[in-house]
Amino acid sequence: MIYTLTTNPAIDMNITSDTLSHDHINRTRDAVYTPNGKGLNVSFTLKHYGVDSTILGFFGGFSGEFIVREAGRICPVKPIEIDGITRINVFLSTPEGEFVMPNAGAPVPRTKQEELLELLRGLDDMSCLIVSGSLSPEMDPSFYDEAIDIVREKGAEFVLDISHAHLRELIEKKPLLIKPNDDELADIFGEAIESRADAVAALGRLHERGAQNVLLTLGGDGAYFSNGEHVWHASAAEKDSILSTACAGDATLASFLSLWLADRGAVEPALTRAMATGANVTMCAGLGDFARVDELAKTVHVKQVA
Ligand SMILES: O=P(O)(O)OC[C@@]1(O)O[C@H](CO)[C@@H](O)[C@@H]1O
Repeated sequence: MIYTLTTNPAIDMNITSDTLSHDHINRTRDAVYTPNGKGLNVSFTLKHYGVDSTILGFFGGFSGEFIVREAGRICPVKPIEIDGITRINVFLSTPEGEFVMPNAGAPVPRTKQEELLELLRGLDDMSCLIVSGSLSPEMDPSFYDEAIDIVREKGAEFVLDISHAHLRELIEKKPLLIKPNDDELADIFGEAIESRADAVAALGRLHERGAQNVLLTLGGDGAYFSNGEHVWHASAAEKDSILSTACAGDATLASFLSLWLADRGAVEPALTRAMATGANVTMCAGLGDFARVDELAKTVHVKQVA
């Protein structure tokens, strides 16, 4: 069984406004409330492509209850309940662009962290743990080490999609795959990507540090995938609109994994699906319904570049 771990889940509230000014009442419309958090988005997208996974994370208060109930209609959830209130993150679309306002989230005390680690120890069917998103307040980044060490002891694989600087150390534990974007690559590893040569060289250095595979996403410039032997580039899909970029990275990762986890040679179809799915998600509030993925996939070009 694949498990996703979201240490800091959220209800995402997508809203639209024609104005944003501190001198006025900024009326908003088209509110869409969805149960989210990066790992949950991965689980939902995997499910869309017929791959089962179970959701793990910390949930509290009315918002936590809402997420567990709604997510449970799609995937199994094994929640650790906390006392605080799971955050609500705001994604505001305006004519000038999108305002992304994630909240810090509910604190997760050490006793609850230990409960989750104990839950992980008891999961005998784990083939892969996908760890996504930020840490809740009160969580030390060493929690990632503890969780990953349990997964490795089980002989299972793990995927990391985190923007914490501790990724620099965690990469030495040999993740099956990491999915940085260009900003994370610059902030965490000091790698600036201005050209294809930069990308290929940076990917090589990530392998030297320990990553087995890397999916590097570059927004409008597409993505690179490297397996340590070869590097592929995929162009971004040609979409006609962008509503919100929220959840697109998670959907890109999950749709890639939905093919590649079971067939590590299926890089080209996995990248095509990933680019098309990510693009479709940017056209919707939240993950949307993936309705235009097939059409968008026809505009993606994948080629081996090294
Ligand atoms: O604070 P984090 O965990 O980094 O990001 C949380 C979040 O912004 O990421 C998802 C989109 O990727 C949203 O569903 C969610 O609200």
